[in-house]
Amino acid sequence: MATNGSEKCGWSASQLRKYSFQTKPISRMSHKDPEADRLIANGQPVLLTDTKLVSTALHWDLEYLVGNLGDGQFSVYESKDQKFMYFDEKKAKEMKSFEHPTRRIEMKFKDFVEKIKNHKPGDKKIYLQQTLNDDVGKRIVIDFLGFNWTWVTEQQKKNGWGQLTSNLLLIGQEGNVTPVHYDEQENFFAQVQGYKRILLFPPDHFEMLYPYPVHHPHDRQSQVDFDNPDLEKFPRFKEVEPIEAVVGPGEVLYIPMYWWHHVESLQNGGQTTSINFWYKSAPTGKIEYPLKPQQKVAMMRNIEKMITEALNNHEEVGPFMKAMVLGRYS
Ligand SMILES: O=C(O)CCC(=O)C(=O)O
Ligand SMILES: [Fe+2]
Repeated sequence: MATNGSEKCGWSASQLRKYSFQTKPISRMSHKDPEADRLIANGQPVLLTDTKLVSTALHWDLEYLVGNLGDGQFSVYESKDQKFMYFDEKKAKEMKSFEHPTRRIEMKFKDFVEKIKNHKPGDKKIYLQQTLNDDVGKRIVIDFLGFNWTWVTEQQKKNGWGQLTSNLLLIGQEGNVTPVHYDEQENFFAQVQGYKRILLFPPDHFEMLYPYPVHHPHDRQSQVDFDNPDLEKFPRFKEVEPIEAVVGPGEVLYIPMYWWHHVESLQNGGQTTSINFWYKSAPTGKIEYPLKPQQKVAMMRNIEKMITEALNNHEEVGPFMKAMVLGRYS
């Protein structure tokens, strides 16, 4: 860490949380490097230093956003600790025993900024996560139209991706953590202000990261708590081999679909702002063998959903799958 030149790039290793595993760096390069296109085409992560994807948003500090984001409602999550684990609200309603790790509050942007400004140690942490929509003010629209749509749309076309589904605006407090999970969309993750550390694990880490059942509100999230991993319950967590990078203003990380990611706003680094670009995946082409790990994850999800639906009782799913496998395929 001491040799990565971080002194020059606005952060230091002491701002990173400590975990039980070692990491390797994510490839970092110019978007003009032919290797970058090759990595994206192969569904491999890459950190791009100079796309100018959101260069017209780099001045989006809180003051500017208060003046220009408009009068609409924004989704703000509140957490008792620093973790913001995602949960599916529909699945949460169906599970009586579910304990909500965070609370979603709808508020005006100016009230969010007030909360950040008046935040005292010991207060609940907050994280704004709101899809950009057309309620925003004129200047934001102009900034948005100035994004590097040429480059990003070319990537979408070259890789056969489907439509852009959304741009999520994330404004977090220093130290906030989004625990490890995977998404079912392709993602160009653009850093706007502040620094985030992102840990990535390939799709074949399914067996090392122990995702919750698909019917669970925490579907797609790992059950393993990085701060306190239960190695008796999750022994293969010891085998994880993550890669990591710290992304700063103007940088873009390609997070391929089904890649696990953990995101932390650096400690004592001030608030962070990011905008992601979520794209539907390319349609499944001709199936070639051997299947890729991400295709197997997609298959497992579908089969698990079918079994869960057919049994019509979550409690029967585990015993049913055990009966199918134990002593026969094991
Ligand atoms: O920035 C974060 O905290 C989480 C972002 C994320 O998970 C995503 O863009 O898919
Ligand atoms: Fe994500």
